[in-house]
Amino acid sequence: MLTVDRVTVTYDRTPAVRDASLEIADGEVLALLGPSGSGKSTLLRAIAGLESATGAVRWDGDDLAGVPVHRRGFGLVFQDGQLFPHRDVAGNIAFGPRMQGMPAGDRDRRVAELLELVGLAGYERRPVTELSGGEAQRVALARALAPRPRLLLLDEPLSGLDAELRESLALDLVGVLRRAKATTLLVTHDQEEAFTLADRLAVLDDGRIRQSGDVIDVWRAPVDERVARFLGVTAVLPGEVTDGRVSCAFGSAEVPWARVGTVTVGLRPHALRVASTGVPGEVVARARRRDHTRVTVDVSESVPGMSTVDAVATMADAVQPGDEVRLALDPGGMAIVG
Ligand SMILES: Nc1ncnc2c1ncn2[C@@H]1O[C@H](COP(=O)(O)OP(=O)(O)OP(=O)(O)O)[C@@H](O)[C@H]1O
Repeated sequence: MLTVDRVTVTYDRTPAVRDASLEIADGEVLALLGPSGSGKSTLLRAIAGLESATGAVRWDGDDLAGVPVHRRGFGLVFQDGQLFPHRDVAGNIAFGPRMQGMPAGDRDRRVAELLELVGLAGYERRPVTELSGGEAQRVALARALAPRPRLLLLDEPLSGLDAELRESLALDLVGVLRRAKATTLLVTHDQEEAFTLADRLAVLDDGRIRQSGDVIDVWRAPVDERVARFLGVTAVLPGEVTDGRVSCAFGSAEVPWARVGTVTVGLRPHALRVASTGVPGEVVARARRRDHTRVTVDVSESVPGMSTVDAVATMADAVQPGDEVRLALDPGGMAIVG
């Protein structure tokens, strides 16, 4: 188990990470999520031993303060893979096992096993300079896993890839991490990626961990409006929770997990859907997405105190700016904030 205990990293007297504490249990994937510049990479580097920090990083209770990077038993993957350009795929993956003194025959078997795991069976002799971006990241992952690290540190491993490839590789990566039972810290600024890959989330903002917990708990109950907005919430409004249901100006929904009383309801765009019944409003803008249409709807006439909200329509709805629509509440996109 990894324990990060009140870690602070300071550059030129400015703290980039402040008093960060977190734990990752064996076999668990924790996503460290936060906006650009929030300190994610700095914290990952401190855990790896690449940055000096105050506080403690422990593995199974042992303080790693005096342990250099290559003796921590951690595997690292960065955004751009950083493969050795002069070695072929097998040479890259076999590097760690060779450093550990693994005999050649076992190394070959390990390389083949890992290529199978990342979906690149038979790629041993390919020069890494001839790989696509997605293939290179798979090889980087196989190389990091080859020495059987006790912790895998992934820093934005998919962000150099185009959107479609990122999505499909994220799904593959879930399978790879589960099959390898890899204890993993994943740094990302992409909430979708965090939700696809992680068991738990830690949200970092301005160097501080604002919230951590099971993915679903953080998703539906962000601690404050700032975290909520970072997790996709684009509108907030008052609500009332009684008997496991929340009521707000857009309707009511079951929230058996929410605390009873007056609450702040957070709405992500897909919490409001264009439907045949619901709160009326006028479409003021529309943008087509891959599998739906995102609309901005003026609801000021029907919801006192609100101007516009984001909502989604299906492609088949064919809504235009100027259209009158009705918006129905979809609890899947809702959060109870605070
Ligand atoms: N080597 C360094 N020297 C000085 N300041 C640094 C150094 N590395 C990072 N910083 C600063 O520390 C803060 C946190 O940076 P960090 O790279 O950890 O953020 P991040 O959340 O990973 O951002 P991104 O998603 O953009 O990579 C930033 O303000 C950054 O400018």
